[in-house]
Amino acid sequence: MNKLIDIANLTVGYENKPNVLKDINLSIYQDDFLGIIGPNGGGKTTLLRTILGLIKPQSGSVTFYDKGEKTASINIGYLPQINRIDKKFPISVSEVILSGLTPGNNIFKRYSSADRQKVKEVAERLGIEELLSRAIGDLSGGQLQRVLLGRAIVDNPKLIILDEPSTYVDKLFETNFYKLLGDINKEIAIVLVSHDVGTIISLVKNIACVNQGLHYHPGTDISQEWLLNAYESCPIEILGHGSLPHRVLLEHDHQEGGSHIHQ
Ligand SMILES: Nc1ncnc2c1ncn2[C@@H]1O[C@H](COP(=O)(O)OP(=O)(O)OP(=O)(O)O)[C@@H](O)[C@H]1O
Repeated sequence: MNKLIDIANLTVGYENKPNVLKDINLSIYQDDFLGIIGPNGGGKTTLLRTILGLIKPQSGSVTFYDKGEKTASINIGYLPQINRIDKKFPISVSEVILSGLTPGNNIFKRYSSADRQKVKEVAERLGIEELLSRAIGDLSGGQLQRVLLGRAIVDNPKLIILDEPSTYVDKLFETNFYKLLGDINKEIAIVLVSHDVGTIISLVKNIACVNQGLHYHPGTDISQEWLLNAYESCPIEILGHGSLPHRVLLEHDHQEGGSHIHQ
């Protein structure tokens, strides 16, 4: 299995909050579908932002690979938490998807007809071609989710990172959305952050639990021992039980999910 990203002895924090992540190690593979779970404030978003190069680590390294060779960076698509999008911003669906294309060296570059063709193809693949001329403010949560997924994949990334994609999306849409992810994962590695361990287990190939440290579990055949262990160092919130394998159902609090606001 070819590695895409290798994280070694990584410690990351903020000026007023050091060691949000402490000495973590993680590999992400070319065909990976990695689920990241963990409690509020455990450092999931900090990990994603570090992988995206938005935060400089205190120590340790993030190394990228292309076809087994080290490289300075790889193309990564990012799907932010939907509640962080300003829906009042007057921009159309096609403009949002176009904005996922790297402008190259010239930030004033006009998009070409080839770019617009790419947007059309992505929209067709995601079943949102009818929406292309609509303003994002007119979309439902589920439609906006697909548009943001389109923006994340339009530039043919090697990896897409999704931060809690199911927030505010209704159940039916969520199922379709996750089907789309399965389809996209045939070509693109996916890192998916979720509070919902049930969703994670039914979808992903490998799991990491982040709570300052990182527990990695290859595969999703999770034993009670691992979960109990993870519970101790990484108290997971279980929100959805539908797809959770029977053997991992333990005693737990039934907590409701809320919105998560980041500084
Ligand atoms: N820009 C920042 N400056 C200072 N502290 C921050 C900043 N961003 C996050 N933190 C702190 O770092 C810790 C980890 O936050 P992070 O958002 O990475 O966790 P998370 O696991 O993604 O949480 P959630 O599940 O709520 O989204 C929290 O205590 C948070 O308050």
